Amino acid sequence: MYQILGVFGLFFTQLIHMPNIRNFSIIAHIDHGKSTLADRLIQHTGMVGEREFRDQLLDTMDIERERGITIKSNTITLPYKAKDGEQYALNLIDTPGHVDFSYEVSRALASCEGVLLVVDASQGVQAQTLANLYLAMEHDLAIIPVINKIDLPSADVNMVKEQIDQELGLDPELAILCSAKEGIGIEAVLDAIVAQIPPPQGDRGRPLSALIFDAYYDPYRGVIVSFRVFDGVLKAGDLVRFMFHNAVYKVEEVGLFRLQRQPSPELAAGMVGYLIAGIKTVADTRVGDTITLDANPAAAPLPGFKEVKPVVFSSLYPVASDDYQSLAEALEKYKLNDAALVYTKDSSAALGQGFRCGFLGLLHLDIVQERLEREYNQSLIMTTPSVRYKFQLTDGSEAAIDNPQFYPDPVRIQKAFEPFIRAALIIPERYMGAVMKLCLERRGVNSTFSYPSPGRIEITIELPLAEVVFDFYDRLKTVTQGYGSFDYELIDYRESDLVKLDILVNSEKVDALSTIVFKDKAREWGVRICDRLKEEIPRQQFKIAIQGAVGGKIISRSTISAFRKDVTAKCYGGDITRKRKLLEKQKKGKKRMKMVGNIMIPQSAFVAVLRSETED
Ligand SMILES: Nc1nc2c(ncn2[C@@H]2O[C@H](COP(=O)(O)OP(=O)(O)OP(=O)(O)O)[C@@H](O)[C@H]2O)c(=O)[nH]1
Repeated sequence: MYQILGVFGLFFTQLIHMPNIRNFSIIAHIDHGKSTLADRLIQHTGMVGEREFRDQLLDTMDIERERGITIKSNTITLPYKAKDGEQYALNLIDTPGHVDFSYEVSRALASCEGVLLVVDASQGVQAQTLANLYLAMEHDLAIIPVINKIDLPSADVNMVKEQIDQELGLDPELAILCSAKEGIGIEAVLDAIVAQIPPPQGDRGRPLSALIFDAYYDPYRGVIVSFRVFDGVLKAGDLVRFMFHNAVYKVEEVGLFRLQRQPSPELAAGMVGYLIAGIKTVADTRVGDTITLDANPAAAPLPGFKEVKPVVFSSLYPVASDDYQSLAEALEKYKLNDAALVYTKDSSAALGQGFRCGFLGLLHLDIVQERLEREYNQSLIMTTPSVRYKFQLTDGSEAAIDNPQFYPDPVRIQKAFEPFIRAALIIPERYMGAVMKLCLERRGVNSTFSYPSPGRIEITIELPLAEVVFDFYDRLKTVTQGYGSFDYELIDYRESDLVKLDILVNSEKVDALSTIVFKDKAREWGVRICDRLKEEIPRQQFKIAIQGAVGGKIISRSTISAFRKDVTAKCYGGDITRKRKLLEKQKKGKKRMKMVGNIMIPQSAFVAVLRSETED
């Protein structure tokens, strides 16, 4: 059971026994400091010098750095010499905190034996702390509580210890006090990883079985697969088989994740790393699949991951119809790196050919759109998002509809059902009134309350999913001044009174803007959408009427008055370069618009209609 690693220095190759490997993840509520702690661990183990260091080392995507959030989990092997004088390989898998990305977390955890559960010393245990703890427990992992941000003046270590004891059921005395920002307690964290997280189990002598937990497409090298070896050994030159599709490839390179990929002679049981095998057929690689050796295959694949259940659906269309094929290829490559995205073909009268996609939430939808545009140069239109409804029809059949285009003829609907969730909200007691008001406005029912620790209240309440996915979290943050936290699970479908709300622009129905809504809220939604569209659609040379209609009856309207937009009017004096620049800018703006009938609708309008006013 030896693992040969070229990790510890450029020319230095050292044998690492499996007992000296630790696979761990950092989990926490959003913003409690996972990425900062990961940075410190990387720095402390001498992986980067002062000069190369930058914040959020593992957040490699531009979007992650700009937004300050982790979207993708990332892996790195840290060399660490522990107090016992032994050399260890610590494989860190960094994970995202937002509820929309919990699927990434659960996949990362399947490759670990333990976690650091980070809790902010001033905010204490939050809904996502609990949700992540449960995920770690489901995977039977060792859990090390870490109280971070102890440098903050508002830090209350005793309060957090009490919460760790009462709300998490963990031993508060084992909690490590730390400030990732100031570099306090980092050594203690590393020692605890070595002492408390068990080494991986597995057998180097058995047939190879390795679990794919991530992948991405590199235009030069093909698919780069991230995996954890459970049994056996994998070397460059081996013929491997991806068990799901029975696809066989010759391995060109295996290696470890350091700040860059580092080739290694082999990867054996217990280790985490990557392989490159000139894979150009993207569909052969599936996250959750098992890799084995073609010559000596494992008897059965590893259990893999739970199916993802998308909760929000929206269609993606290329702005220019000829880009459909390019979008199809981009989606296939993109999906490699985001297993939570699901999609099928779709078409719309207004927008042409495209794809119907399922997302884990609105943030996920946002990120997919932005990554497709940035990383794959796509120019996209996204339709109004919707949840999935169910209908019992008069002929006895059932229909599950997530695309308002396919809303059944109302005379054929016997019963309609909408998805419900059970939400857990943790808030300071003083916001109770405001939060309950919000929940009741959103048709919340069956609330129960508990008091996990002094001054805090946990509300469990059932709500229609459609009332929650769009802007509930933002509203909760607003009414609790940032102190409220929230987590949810889908529970069931319940009978409801639904209607289809159509939007007409200059009397022409725009199918991509239709939504399915709760009947009693149809007018409110109609007014809201008409108002939002009025803000989003630029004035044109003629008057534009926007109307909301249910079953042919107009329930709301707004009008955009005519306007002749001559952007060069300001350029008196005849500065031709300036004039050209302005026209160029206007052209760029148009690229993000879609002609619907004779109206230009900007890309942002389709999604904007459901966002809360507070976001603007
Ligand atoms: N004062 C103080 N601030 C900290 C500490 N650790 C992290 N922060 C700050 O807290 C904020 C969030 O930190 P991140 O490391 O990005 O949090 P995260 O948990 O990785 O966030 P997500 O990846 O988006 O879930 C940043 O502004 C950090 O600078 C700490 O020990 N002390």
